[in-house]
Formats: sequence, structure tokens, C-alpha cells
Amino acid sequence: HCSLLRGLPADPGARQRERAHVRGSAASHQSSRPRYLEPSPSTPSGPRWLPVLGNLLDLKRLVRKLGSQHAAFESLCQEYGSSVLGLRLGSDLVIVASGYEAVSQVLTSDDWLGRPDNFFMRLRTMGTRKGITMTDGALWSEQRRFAVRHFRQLGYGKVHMEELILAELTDLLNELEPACTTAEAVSLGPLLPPSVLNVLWALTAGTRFPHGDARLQRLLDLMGQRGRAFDMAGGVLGTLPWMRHLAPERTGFNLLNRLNASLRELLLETIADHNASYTQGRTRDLIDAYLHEVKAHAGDGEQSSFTEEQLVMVCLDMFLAGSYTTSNTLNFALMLLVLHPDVQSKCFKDIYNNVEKGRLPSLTDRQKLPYIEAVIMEVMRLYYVVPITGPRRALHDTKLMGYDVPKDTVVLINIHSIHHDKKHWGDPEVFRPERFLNARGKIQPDEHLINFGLGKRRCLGDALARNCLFLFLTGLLQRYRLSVPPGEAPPCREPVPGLTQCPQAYRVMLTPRTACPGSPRSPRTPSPLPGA
Ligand code: HEM
Repeated sequence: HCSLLRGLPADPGARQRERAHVRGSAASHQSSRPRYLEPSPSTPSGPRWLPVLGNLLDLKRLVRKLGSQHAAFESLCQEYGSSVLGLRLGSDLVIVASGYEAVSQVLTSDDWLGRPDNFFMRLRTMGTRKGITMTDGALWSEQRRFAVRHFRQLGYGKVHMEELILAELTDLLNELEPACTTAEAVSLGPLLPPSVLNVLWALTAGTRFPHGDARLQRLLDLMGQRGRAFDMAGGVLGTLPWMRHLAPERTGFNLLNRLNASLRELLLETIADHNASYTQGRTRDLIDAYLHEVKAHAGDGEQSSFTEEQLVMVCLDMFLAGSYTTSNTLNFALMLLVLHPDVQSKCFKDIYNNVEKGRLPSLTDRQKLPYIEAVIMEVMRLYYVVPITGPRRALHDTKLMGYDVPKDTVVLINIHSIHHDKKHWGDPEVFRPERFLNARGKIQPDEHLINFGLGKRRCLGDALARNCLFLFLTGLLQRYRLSVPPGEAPPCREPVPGLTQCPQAYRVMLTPRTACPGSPRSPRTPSPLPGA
């Protein structure tokens, strides 16, 4: 183990100092498990590994027993008395950072700005190393800067984005109307992803899909399956990519190829349409803005990172990073409000008292509704959709919590361990939005809530996600009371694990709150965006 973790000179006090930060007792480090080699005091410890498979089998067993990858990592951290765990997944050396101190060190250090380059990561981006999420270095910083700047210019976080979200909310409310009128139980989960994806699609491509559109549904099905089939290390494909030849279906290889083919076809067709109607100086959406850059850099030849192939991957990143993360968070919020009718009533009371009758909520209502904000924060703490984030790659030999880490080591980041740290939160398993409110009922941020990451690779879609969550949640609660259908079991609190975790399927009864507290407008037809 230690021979693989070659690094800077040993720091014998590192493990002893760091153990003091770990939950549980330092004595738990005295594991009875045998090791191949006793690690040096300056290298992260972990279970022994086997040739070829590394820790894969043990880890799989533990995940099965404890129900999730984050629970397995937390159990190993306890066992080895460290918030930094050294593992081998297949032939790759992977470390896992848990707890606020280790995680914030990784997220805020330039040493950890890299992303791994392996089979799974490349397959994710259609066999390339392009886009934003899975690139690093000069390409990443140039492309990220572009995306942040142009989302901002397109009204990202401002009026235009609000209009798009409210149009989707209106459609969703209209879609729910029949179930409400006939007093039928409804499954809200599947209705949320199309609404969120449409907001992303409108910002990216300038149009929206009608609900029920077969192409949209296929894309969402494939992305949903991907979210459940993999973990942050890429599952078997990330660690033993040759397994795809033996089991292309079971490893998820065929699934990713199907998703890639669907996304590629849709994106290439949309980019071709944009090229055909391209007008210099007119920016309808992200694709137009990107095409300006492609044309402006046309003379740079190979030097330019702005190409149409790169544009396809930037769009893909927006969908993969933004759609199910946001819709699953909304789904968890609705599930928790069904399970906690007292919290739901309090939300409704605030909406009723602060949003004038006859109109939908708007982003300017946000300041008047701190309790709703606190509910959203608490949902993201309790059921964080990406409990393991990253992965990151060390760009240089570096140190983490005093341990030596060689260049190119991959780190997985256990955000769940921070959001459920008993020492910090006291009662982390309890749904209690009040923990984010001060005595005057105003929002009280907590730096241990790391829901959009930290540092230079922080989420670039946070404004969009927060606006979607606020408007969809407030709009639904303004109109309906959500409850468990008579004779049915309440929603199960155990999430479905995966790359992006989600609630198990559940149904709700929708009861109108008042006769007409925000009557939906007519549905929008697909149309170009303002400025077109
Ligand atoms: C509730 C919803 C969301 C959550 C919880 C979330 C969370 C995160 C986190 C924690 C990261 C940082 C990963 C790291 O440090 O390595 C991240 C990155 C990213 N997010 Fe989000 N996100 C959400 C919504 C969105 C949306 C709506 C978009 C698209 C507009 C988006 C686009 C991205 C991209 C492109 C990155 C990669 C940034 C980079 O590598 O430089 N996210 N997200």
C-alpha cells in the first residue's frame, strides 16, 4: 500500500493529529483486519486489497450490507480511525475524503482541480475529453468562463430565467388539474424531470419540448437509468473497463452508448438548425453564444478550444449535471412535506400571507419567505442528491490532512458525512428546517451545508437550481395540499442509491388549498425566446 503512495517526506505525526478530528474513538483504528503492508504514518490507511480487483469485492459487499456507497465509506472511516481513506478500485489508487476539514481542503485547493481521465469519464463524454465537468487545465478554465459569462448575459438568475421556470410551473399545474378534480392519487416524481429539463433546454437551445414528447421522454429515461446504474467512481466500467466485453448490458456500457447516441443526435440536429438561422450579433441562447465564439476563433485553427464538438459536450454537461440533481431534490422536498404535514402547513401559511392571491409566486417573494428557503436547505442537507461528489485528481504531489498524496491520485468527496455529522448538527437524522433560521426567523447560513460545492469548481448552475427549487415548490404548495392517499403507505424514507440518489416511487393526494389562489395561465406553445 505505502509503496504505491509515494509522495513527499513522511510526516509521522499526521495520523495521530488527524485522528482527533474523526468521529468515534481512535481505538477503532486498531482494526483486526490483516493488511498486506503496514502503511507508513504519512499515508492514508484502508483495508487490504487483492491483486487486480483491489478493494472492489469488499466494498461491494459493504455497500450491499449498508445500502449505499457513502455509508460504506463512513463505516470504513470509523474502522480505520481516519477521515482520509486509502483504497484501490481495480488498479486505481483512490482516496476518499470525509468530514468538513478534509473535504474543504480538497475543494478549495488548486492542487485538486484536476479530473481523472479513465474509460468511464471518456465514455461519459462520448469518447472525448471535452466539455466542462470532466476536463481540467486551460481547456476547462476557458470553457467554464464562457459558460458562466453567457448564462449570466442570458438573464441567468434574472427575469428571463424566472419567466422560463414559471412557464414550466404553469404547465405542470395544468397537468395536475385533472387528478385534483377527480380526487385521484398521483405520482409526482416522473412529472418533475421534464419540467426541469425544459428550463435547461430553453436556456441552451431556445425552445421547449411539449410534455409527453417521445424524444424528451427517451432522453429522461436513459439519464434516469444512468443516475441509478453508476456511482461516482464509474462503477465497474470505471475500475474494470474490460468487463464491458463480457457483460456490456450489466456493466452499463450499452446504456451509456444508447444515451450518447440519443443526446448526440438531438444536439447535432439542434446545432445544425442554429447554424442555418445564425445571425451575427443575435444571441437567442447558449448555442448561439457559443457559435459566436466558434466563428470568432475560426482563424486560430487547432489553437482554439471553441469547436462544435466541444459545444456538444458543453450542452451534454448541462443536462447531465443539472437535470436530475434539481428534479430529484424537488422530489425529496415534496416527499418530506408529505411526511411532515406540520412543516407543509407552515409553508402554506407563509405563502398565503405573503403572495397576493391570483398570481404565482415570483423570485422577489423569496426574501419574504425565509421558512421556505430553510426547508429547501434542510432537504438538501438531509437528502443530498450527490452524497459522493467529485471525482477530483491531484495535479501535483500534495498533502491532505497531513498525509502524502502523489500526483494523479483520485479523490472521492463524501459530502454526506458533513451533512450528517452528529457533532455539528446534533440531530442530523431529524428533518428540522428551523436549524437554518435565527431567532428573528431570518436565514442563518451554515458553512457545513456544502450543497453546491466550494472553490473554483463549485457548481455553475446553482442560481438556476435554487430558483427552480423555490418557484416549483412554492407554486405547488400554494395551490395544493399534499397528503398520503387513503389506504396507502406513506412514502419510504430510504432513498434509491446511485450517482444521483432519488426517492422511491410514492403517490400523493392533491387537495386544492383555496378556490383559486394562483390560477394557472394557458400552456405555452414551443416558441423562440425573447430577443430572437
Ligand atoms: C440541486 C441541484 C444541483 C446540485 C446539488 C449540484 C451540485 C454540484 C456540485 C457539488 C458540484 C461541484 C463538483 C466538484 O466540486 O467537483 C457541481 C458542479 C457542476 N454543476 Fe451542479 N448541482 C446542481 C445543479 C446544477 C445545474 C442546474 C447545472 C446546470 C446549469 C449544473 C451544472 C454543473 C456543472 C457544469 C458542474 C461542473 C463544474 C466544474 O467542473 O467546473 N448543476 N454541481
